[in-house]
Amino acid sequence: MEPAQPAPATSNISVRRGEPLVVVEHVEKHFGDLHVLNDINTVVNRGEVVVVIGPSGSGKSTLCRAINRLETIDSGTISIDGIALPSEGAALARLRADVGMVFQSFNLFAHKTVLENVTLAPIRVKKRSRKEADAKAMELLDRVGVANQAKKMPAQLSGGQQQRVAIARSLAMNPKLILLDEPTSALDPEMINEVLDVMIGLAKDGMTMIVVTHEMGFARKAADRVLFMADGKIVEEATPAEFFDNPQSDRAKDFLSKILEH
Ligand SMILES: Nc1ncnc2c1ncn2[C@@H]1O[C@H](COP(=O)(O)OP(=O)(O)OP(=O)(O)O)[C@@H](O)[C@H]1O
Repeated sequence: MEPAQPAPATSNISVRRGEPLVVVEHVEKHFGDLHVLNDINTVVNRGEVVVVIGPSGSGKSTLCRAINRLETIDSGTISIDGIALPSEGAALARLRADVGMVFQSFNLFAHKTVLENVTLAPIRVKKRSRKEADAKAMELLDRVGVANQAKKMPAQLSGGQQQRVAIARSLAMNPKLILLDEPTSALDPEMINEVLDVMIGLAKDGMTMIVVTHEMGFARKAADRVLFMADGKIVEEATPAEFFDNPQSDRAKDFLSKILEH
């Protein structure tokens, strides 16, 4: 267990895990007249699970995508492991290798087998031998519970299985961080839990994760911290217990009451 450390200046949360891994400072982003990210400041520490929640259109996905430069920012800085995000070239490729990404839609390569989906990037980018990449991929597929599907094509798998393959693929490059953007929202209800269980397992193993999700049960169970966004701002940043049991802002109270109605 890491000793408690003082909170970084940009966060009002005491640090329970390792040192800062992702530092977001004064980030601004517009789409035309729309102010999508408005002075975003936060720190994600190594080994932390940060869940980003908030109403539709509040900027959650844009923040997630900005962190691995799938989206550019207008101003401010984002650094990962002490290095300010590069915007192009080999430095960007290295960043992408350090940051795994799991999207809402599974995005597996349809004409590659499950195994090939997981080995493709390590072979191409990290120049791993096929034997080494296969062994690592089988270990990861086993970890997410789909090793017996390795030779199949993605279309032969259920949505939940495909999303677990996507998680294995995101881990194959030994990332420092994984970003999961609504990883269960395209799934049938009975498959949601199997993916959440894999994510809870990763959290227990100490994987640093930023998760955009509407799954409040996951946030309560697995998050070290909740970021509540509304209108492009981080309105609250709190532990799950603080946020769910004692939300401070009217926006958060309103959001939670609507969610709990369902
Ligand atoms: N490429 C784009 N061009 C123009 N507007 C965009 C673009 N991407 C997102 N937006 C707009 O920016 C706002 C924030 O979008 P974002 O996807 O970050 O929200 P979100 O909080 O993730 O929403 P949801 O929960 O519905 O996925 C929305 O109003 C959206 O329509």
